[in-house]
Amino acid sequence: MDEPVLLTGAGGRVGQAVLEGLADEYEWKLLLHSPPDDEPDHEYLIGDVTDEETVAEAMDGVGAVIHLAGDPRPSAPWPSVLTNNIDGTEKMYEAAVDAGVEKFVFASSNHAVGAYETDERTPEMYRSDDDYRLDGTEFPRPGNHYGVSKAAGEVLGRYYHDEHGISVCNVRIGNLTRGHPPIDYERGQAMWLSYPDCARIHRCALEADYEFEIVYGISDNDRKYYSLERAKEALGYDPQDNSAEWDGDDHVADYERGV
Ligand SMILES: NC(=O)C1=CN([C@@H]2O[C@H](COP(=O)(O)OP(=O)(O)OC[C@H]3O[C@@H](n4cnc5c(N)ncnc54)[C@H](O)[C@@H]3O)[C@@H](O)[C@H]2O)C=CC1
Ligand SMILES: O=C1O[C@H](COP(=O)(O)O)[C@@H](O)[C@H](O)[C@H]1O
Repeated sequence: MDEPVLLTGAGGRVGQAVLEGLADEYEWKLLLHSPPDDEPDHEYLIGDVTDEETVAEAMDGVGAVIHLAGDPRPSAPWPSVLTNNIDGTEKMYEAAVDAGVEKFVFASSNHAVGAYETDERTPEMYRSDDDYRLDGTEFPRPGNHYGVSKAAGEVLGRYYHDEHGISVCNVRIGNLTRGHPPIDYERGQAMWLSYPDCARIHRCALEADYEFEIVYGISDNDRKYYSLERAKEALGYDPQDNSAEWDGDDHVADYERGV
């Protein structure tokens, strides 16, 4: 990627994971929602993804976009996801095709398919000896308004790809936590995405050639109910972490003591 990459939501958790891993590999243009405490190491602008002028300025001259900005709360109320997630994503796509951007990577979510986790399937599906898998070809099945907004973002990508030819990669991100997987949370361990693997999958999404993709963004956990096959095949994703390596309190305690 020779041209700059626009990163929205750059001040958030996923944005930090991406920048920690890939800061030196690309020329970045960051979109921040509010002024940063410390001066960023990269070009940046401040604004809202629902503001057309901001978004047009942000898109100018970039080759690819990683669109993370939005309300990430599974409990987010409809007015917030309608504005920040759905309208914001539509504005981003519109500006991207206007500016001739080639590639759009969208932060979708496990919550776009959360309702597959039925009472009959859980908690067994969170365990390593269970072979139930979602692979990205299934119909979205959200369990909350936030998940609806992420499914809508994926469908917006389908439309902008089909009508305007922009390459689209929807990454259904699992549960990103720094350092170690969530503790005492089987579901979170099954969909853990480590910070380094988060950077890896976004690097792959920037580098690979594709038309329209839906992939799962998790580490290579022994426990899993999301298939990694499509991310490996279409993007060349090669995750290096596994929540099973953290089984047992000792590892987590060691990590937290800095051992
Ligand atoms: N952290 C996780 O485990 C997961 C995150 N995601 C998605 O990844 C993306 C990033 O999530 P996180 O980094 O965890 O959230 P975060 O809350 O840490 O970061 C989101 C950033 O977007 C900015 N933002 C929100 N609304 C905006 C708007 N209207 N205009 C401009 N900026 C806006 C916020 O100020 C914040 O800096 C979100 O779209 C979220 O839905 C998806 C699945 C899992
Ligand atoms: O999409 C998201 O998913 C993760 C994991 O979901 P959770 O229901 O297990 O918390 C969540 O932590 C994150 O905030 C959200 O954006």
